[in-house]
Amino acid sequence: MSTPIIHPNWARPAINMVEGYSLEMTAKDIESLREAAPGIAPETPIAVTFLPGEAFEARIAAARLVRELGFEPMPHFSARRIVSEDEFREYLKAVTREAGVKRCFVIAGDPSEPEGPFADSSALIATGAFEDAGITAIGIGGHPEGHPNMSDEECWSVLQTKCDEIEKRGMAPLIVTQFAFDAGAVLSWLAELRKRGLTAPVRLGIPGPAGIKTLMRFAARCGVGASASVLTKYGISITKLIGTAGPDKLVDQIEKGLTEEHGAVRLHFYPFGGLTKTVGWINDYAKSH
Ligand SMILES: NC(=O)C1=CN([C@@H]2O[C@H](COP(=O)(O)OP(=O)(O)OC[C@H]3O[C@@H](n4cnc5c(N)ncnc54)[C@H](O)[C@@H]3O)[C@@H](O)[C@H]2O)C=CC1
Ligand SMILES: Nc1nc(=O)c2c([nH]1)NC[C@@H]1CN(c3ccc(C(=O)N[C@@H](CCC(=O)O)C(=O)O)cc3)CN21
Repeated sequence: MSTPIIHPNWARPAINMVEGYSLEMTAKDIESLREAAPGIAPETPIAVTFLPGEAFEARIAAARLVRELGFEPMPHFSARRIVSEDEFREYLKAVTREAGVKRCFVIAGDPSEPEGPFADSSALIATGAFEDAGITAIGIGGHPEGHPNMSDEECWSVLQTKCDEIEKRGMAPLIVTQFAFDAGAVLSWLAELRKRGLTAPVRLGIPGPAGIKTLMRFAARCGVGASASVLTKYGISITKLIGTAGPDKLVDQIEKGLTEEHGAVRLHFYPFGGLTKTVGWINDYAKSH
C-alpha cells in the first residue's frame, strides 16, 4: 500500500510504540493545540471531533489550524448527529477547501435516534461524497470491548462491510479503536480481527494521561470497561481514586503482546487530560524507549 494512511513512515517498523502516533482535539481546543504544537511531530494526524455544542465554524477553524501548524487534519463525521445531507456536504466542502483535508473519520455517534438522514457510518460512505471530494482515506471505529447495540458477530460484519465499501470507492480504510484500559482485551480483539482476514491498518485508542476522576467519567460516558481488576493492571489504585494516571503500563503491555500476526498497528491518543499533557507523556515515553 503506498498511501501513508497511518503515518508518512508507516511502511517501516516503528522505532518504539509511540512513533507515528495520532491525536484528537475538540473544536474547543484551538488554544491548547497552539500551546502543544511545538512538541508534536510534523505531519501527525490530528482528528477533530464532532461533538454536540460545537459550531461548524469552530470545527473548520480547528481543522485549518491543524493544517497551518504542519499536521494532518482528520475531521470526524458523526452520522447520527448530522441533521441534513446539505449540512454534511457543506462541512465536507469547507474542510477540504479550507484545510486541505484528505482523510476523514466516520462514526455512528451516540444519539439513540438519528438527528437527520444518516443512521450509521455506512450511510455517509454510501453517498459517494468522500471520494468526490478527493478524500483518500477513511477512518472507522473499532470496538475491542464490543458495542452496546450490536452483537460481536454484527460488529465484525459491519467492520468488514465498511472496509470493503471504502476500498471499492478507491479509498483506504483505517480502523481506529475506542479507547480501553485493558491491554488483554485489545490484543485479543486485534488477533481476532486478523484471523477474520481484515487487513486494514489499525490505530489502537489510548487514553492520554488525565485525572483519575476524568478518566472514570469518560469511561462511563463512552461505555468503556473500567473494572477494579482492569484499573489495577492499568496502574490505578482503586482504594485511592485521586491524582492522575497515564497509559505507561497499558502501552508497555501492548508492546510486549504485539506480534507480526497483529499486522500494521500504531496508536491513537485521546487527550482527556489536555493536549499538552498527552504530548508531554508521548515525548517522555519516546525518550525512554
Ligand atoms: N472515537 C469515537 O468517537 C468513538 C465512538 N464510538 C461509538 O460507537 C458507536 C458505533 O459506531 P460505529 O462503529 O461507527 O457504528 P456504525 O455506524 O457502523 O453502525 C453500526 C450499526 O449500529 C447501529 N448503531 C450505531 N450507533 C448506534 C446508537 N448510538 N444507537 C443505536 N444504534 C446504533 C447502526 O444503526 C448500525 O446498524 C457509536 O455510538 C459511537 O459513538 C465508538 C468508538 C470510538
Ligand atoms: N461512545 C463514544 N462517544 C463519544 O463521543 C466518544 C467515544 N465513545 N470515544 C472517545 C471519543 C472522544 N470524545 C470526547 C468527548 C468529549 C470531549 C470533551 O472534552 N468534552 C467536554 C469536556 C467534558 C468533560 O470533561 O467531561 C468539552 O468541553 O467539550 C473530548 C473527547 C468523544 N468520543
